[in-house]
Amino acid sequence: MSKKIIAPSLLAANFANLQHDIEMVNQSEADWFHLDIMDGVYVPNISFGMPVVKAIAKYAKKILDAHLMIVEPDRYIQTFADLGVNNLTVHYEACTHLHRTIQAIKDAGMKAGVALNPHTNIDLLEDTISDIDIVCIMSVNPGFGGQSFIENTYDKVKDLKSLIKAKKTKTLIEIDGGVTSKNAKKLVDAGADILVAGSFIFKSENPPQTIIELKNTIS
Ligand SMILES: O=C(CO)[C@H](O)[C@H](O)COP(=O)(O)O
Repeated sequence: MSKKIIAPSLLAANFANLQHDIEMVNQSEADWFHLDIMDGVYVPNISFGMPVVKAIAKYAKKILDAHLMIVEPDRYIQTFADLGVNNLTVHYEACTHLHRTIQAIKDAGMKAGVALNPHTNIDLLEDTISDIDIVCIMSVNPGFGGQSFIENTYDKVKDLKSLIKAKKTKTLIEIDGGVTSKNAKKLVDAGADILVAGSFIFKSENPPQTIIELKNTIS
């Protein structure tokens, strides 16, 4: 089985002492940092913008996996590349010319990700899957951390895995929203490669230990 990736979402971190939480993740068994960028237009919440991403990039020592929950993501691709982001995920529903956006992300030197809302069918990626490095399946409606996991996600992961196999691509499957040690194994068994977890990690008493617990659950 290929290595599975744990990506703590800093959305649930303590922003009053963000450097502490970044260092904690640096020293933990986590693989990536997941950054949820929300604009208050595409989703009904505003998270953080460029100055915070810049500060995170200064201290973070792992892959920066940025998830743009914003309209017109093309406008900011180069900015995120310049800030040191490694993976840039845009929403399928926010892109008018998805193929062009994917190419622009790759041209800027980043891995290209596409996120799908719970109502968006996997089949819509049939013509672009070969170009996509990461598909992020939203297992909650985007906009807020701490929501309940949508059970239909398992079927979507299986459908996506079938499409990836049929097209013979190396696309990774990422799950974002409501991930805990209760659903992690079932997600990985369905085909997930990357698990994003915010509340489950940062709201726990011992986040580094919770990350280990999550890893043990899926290994
Ligand atoms: O960004 C999100 C929704 O838009 C995610 O829910 C967030 O990244 C993960 O948080 P949690 O694990 O608390 O659901």
